[in-house]
Amino acid sequence: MAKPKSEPTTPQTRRRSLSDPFAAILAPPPNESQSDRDRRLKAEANAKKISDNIDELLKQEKADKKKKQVVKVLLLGQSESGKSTTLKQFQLMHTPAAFAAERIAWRSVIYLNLVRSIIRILDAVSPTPTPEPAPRQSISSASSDSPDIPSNDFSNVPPIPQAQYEYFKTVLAPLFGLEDKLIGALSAPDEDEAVRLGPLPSKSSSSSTSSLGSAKEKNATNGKVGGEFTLHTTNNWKKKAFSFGSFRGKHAMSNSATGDIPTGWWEDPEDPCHVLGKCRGAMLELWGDGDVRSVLEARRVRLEESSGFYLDEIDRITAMRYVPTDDDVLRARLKTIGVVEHSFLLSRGTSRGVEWKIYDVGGARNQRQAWAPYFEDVNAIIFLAPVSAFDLVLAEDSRVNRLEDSLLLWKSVVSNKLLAGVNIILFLNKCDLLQAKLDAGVRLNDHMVSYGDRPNDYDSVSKYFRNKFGLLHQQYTPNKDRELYIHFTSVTDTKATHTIITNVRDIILKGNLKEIQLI
Ligand SMILES: Nc1nc2c(ncn2[C@@H]2O[C@H](COP(=O)(O)OP(=O)(O)OP(=O)(O)O)[C@@H](O)[C@H]2O)c(=O)[nH]1
Ligand SMILES: [Mg+2]
Repeated sequence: MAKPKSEPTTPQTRRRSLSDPFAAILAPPPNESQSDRDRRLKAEANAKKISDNIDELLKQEKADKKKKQVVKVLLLGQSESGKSTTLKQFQLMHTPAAFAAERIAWRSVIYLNLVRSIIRILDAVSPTPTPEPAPRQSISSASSDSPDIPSNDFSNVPPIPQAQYEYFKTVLAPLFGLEDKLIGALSAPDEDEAVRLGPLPSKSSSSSTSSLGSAKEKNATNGKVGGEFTLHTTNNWKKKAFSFGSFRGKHAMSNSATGDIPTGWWEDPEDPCHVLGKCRGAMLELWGDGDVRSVLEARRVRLEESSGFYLDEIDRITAMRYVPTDDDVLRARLKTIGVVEHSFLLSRGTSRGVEWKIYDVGGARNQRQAWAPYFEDVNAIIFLAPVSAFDLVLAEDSRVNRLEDSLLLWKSVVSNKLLAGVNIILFLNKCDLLQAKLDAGVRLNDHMVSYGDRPNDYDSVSKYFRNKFGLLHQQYTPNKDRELYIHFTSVTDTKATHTIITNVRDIILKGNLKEIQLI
């Protein structure tokens, strides 16, 4: 600001101000009267006030923009609850071109799921099967002093005849080599365990009272039998998963702009489609074999219910030119390690739209310590509880019933003070499997004594679960005004899930974001 006339000036300051063109222009006229000076100072003060206001508004707008245009949704729930499948449904709905372009990359995962199912059958019907963990008889609480529960005792169930077993083992032997090859294709040598085997379902691993996992469980060992393939946070595996042998590195992905799917992989002798084609007949024979099915049933190995089940589609999937359908991709199983982010822009009428960020986390106990940092600025949580799992135990700790783990996890999420202002949407998931299980005569009461003698049908059981989860929320939420939204879901069902996602989107926008005037 220019100096008032009356202020004393040294020759030095005068010299400096005269050498500055701005100062020269802004300098008061040499003969300025007192009233002119007052008027000028008032005008300058007003101008400064206006300029400061504009600066403040710009700052506010920038901060608002940042806050307003991103909606963050966290998918939570135990391992195999359906989080990644829900994320795939969001992708299929909002970025269908990208989803279609990636379908071909899932071919290797689907092959691996199928090959592992065959290997699991061979193991289960063998004279020396790996015992399956027995379902826990009743749900109490997952405490460190839970008694060890025995594995299903296979010794009193005879295996299939030795000759038959040897025959299947011989004709299906190439699948063991293929399994290794597929793991190699999905793993990246330059990355640290991009895809690897998960922990063995352990009978002796430490049990934690915290459903959010313990540090000890972080160091779970990797193993092969019964282990699972895991997906790291990077998506690089998708680029590598398509091609083998001479095709390695070529045509890695479809062209998402044109929708063109790469072709010609069947000309590569290294491609897995050839081994699969050769073993197709034997795979069909194994899965269709009456003796095999009886032993599986007697040994309580229910593959139909397990993740990545493609045994009813062997013919289609082992065809040389097989390209996964959307439905195949939704059913493919790859365990998540770390946190995977997916973002998309949701347009709202003529406005620019809102950016959504969906975070998919690993749900196994040794993954849960990675969740907390995401609680800080999340707008909504979709919690998935697989209600069909009432008779199953955790892969990472066979002393803990899966439904019990879900209830404990739910309790710790709804009672979390950091999440008090966050919308929570509960997906009681895998309802299709729940219905099939109840129809097959599996009784909830055998695993959850508190169910008493209520009818063992889908309506009664689902209502019971809804009340159970609802009550825990009511009891433990630090925010009594929070409304809980509960959906019965089968997230592999695209049509139904897209309707639910639309509904959930509206809930999140209308409810949670009303405060920041998004709508
Ligand atoms: N039948 C049926 N299968 C489902 C449903 N939801 C998920 N699945 C399948 O269950 C398996 C596990 O689902 P994911 O989405 O990978 O589970 P997740 O919660 O991401 O598991 P982690 O990554 O280990 O935390 C996949 O093969 C899915 O296709 C469902 O509602 N019904
Ligand atoms: Mg996952």
